[in-house]
Amino acid sequence: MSNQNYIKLFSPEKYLLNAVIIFVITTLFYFFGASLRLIDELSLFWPLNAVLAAVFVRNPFLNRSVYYFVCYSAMVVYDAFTTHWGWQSAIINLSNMVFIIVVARLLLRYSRTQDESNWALNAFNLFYTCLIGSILSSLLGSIGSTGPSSDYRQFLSLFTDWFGEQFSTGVLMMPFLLMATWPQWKTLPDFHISKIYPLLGVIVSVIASVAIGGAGSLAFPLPALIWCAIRYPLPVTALVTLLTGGIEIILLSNSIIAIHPNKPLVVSEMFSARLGIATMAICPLIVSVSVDAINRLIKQTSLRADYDYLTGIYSRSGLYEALKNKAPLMHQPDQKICVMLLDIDYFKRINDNYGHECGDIVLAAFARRLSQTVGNEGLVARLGGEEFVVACSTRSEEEGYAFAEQIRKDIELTAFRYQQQTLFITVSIGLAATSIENQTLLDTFNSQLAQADKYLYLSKRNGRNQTSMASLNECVIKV
Ligand SMILES: Nc1nc2c(ncn2[C@@H]2O[C@H](COP(=O)(O)OP(=O)(O)OP(=O)(O)O)[C@@H](O)[C@H]2O)c(=O)[nH]1
Repeated sequence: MSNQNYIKLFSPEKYLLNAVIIFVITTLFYFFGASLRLIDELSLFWPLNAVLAAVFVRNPFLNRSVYYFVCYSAMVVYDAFTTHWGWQSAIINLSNMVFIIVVARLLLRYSRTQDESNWALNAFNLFYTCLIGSILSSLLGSIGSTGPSSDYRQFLSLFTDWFGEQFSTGVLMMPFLLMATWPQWKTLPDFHISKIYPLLGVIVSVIASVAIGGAGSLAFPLPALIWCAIRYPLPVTALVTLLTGGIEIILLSNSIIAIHPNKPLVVSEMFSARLGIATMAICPLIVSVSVDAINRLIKQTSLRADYDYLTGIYSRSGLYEALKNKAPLMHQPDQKICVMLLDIDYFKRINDNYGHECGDIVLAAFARRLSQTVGNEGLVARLGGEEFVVACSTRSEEEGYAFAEQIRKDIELTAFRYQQQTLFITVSIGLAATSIENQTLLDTFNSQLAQADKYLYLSKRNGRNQTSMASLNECVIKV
């Protein structure tokens, strides 16, 4: 739960404030739920339990008996003031608590076994958690409402009604409540008309459900919702799914979506339709969670491929990508592409004398120093082992040579630290520079890299700690 955009109301140290906020939220949503009961169309929803379960999941430190008790007390106090207090009220509110605690505890237990990015997101898990929470809560609630001596049919009708309400509200609301973040206005992608097509698809399919009717019409929005899951971020998909499911339930209960033309729904059909809508709502979420996971994986994999793990600078493939992006900048007619191949001298001795860990630290520090020296003048990558490359554009070979020498001297004078030791290293450089003619930047880079390799060999052969390149008359410039 490290995401900084999450809405934070609670804090592990502020016990009293937490208790007050829980009391206020419970009272507000109890009032809200009771007010919905007065409007026929909205009486099918009881959002309190899903909201509180989400509060407890998002703030695991709140999962203590004392906060559960505050929550329960708020419900009972509300009842005492607005209706009447009695054992029925005590049991019905207890059934609300059963849903809240079971769902929160199960989701938290599951999230502990998952990596953080996946916490409570597994839509299947949410589905089964809401199912278990709704069954237990509805059982207790129905027994509490009818009493032990009531007739079986009355109990069953109350149970299905209660269960349908808890389950559909839970499955529709919980994903959004668990995922909601403050929008990051600054980082929102640019708007393009094509982005609203999936949403339009949902609206059109709900209209089609009303126009065509019949049992199948409940599933009409599914393809458009899955389209939303592919195009929109997870919280937006969760919100669109919640609104679509909620609207479908309202339209259905008012026979605006007519399963049987000219015949209102009987209770059992309403129960089945609500379950159907909740089941449908979970599908786009499964897709959305999968798309999210795939995108993370692609990002992670490309990060791994494009950056060298040890030094954090570009790998060879990262350098190629960066060169592709830089092509327009480097492709200037009066500029030359300059490629320097750098190889640390006698690096094996560092490993042999101070250990492999020291070798790693020196490689990372060397890469940092090299990147600092090159700055915005070029691109730096590790090709492997103790071999690095710098690609830059210069006006002439001489300018490239001067730059390579500046790097070489800077490394020679840099003190590298390992534990209490100070180490000095030198580097040999092979350099090649040419103007881009009829080749692509990547082809030019590759041909110059092969040239630079030859001159690196020359630098090594001639005693190391020097830069070699082809001068105009193909002789070796030696320092
Ligand atoms: N610590 C560490 N060592 C590495 C890494 N990659 C390669 N090496 C070591 O780098 C050393 C390279 O040795 P050589 O190729 O013989 O070259 P050198 O000792 O630098 O000598 P010259 O290049 O000829 O000056 C080997 O000992 C490799 O094990 C790495 O990631 N970490």
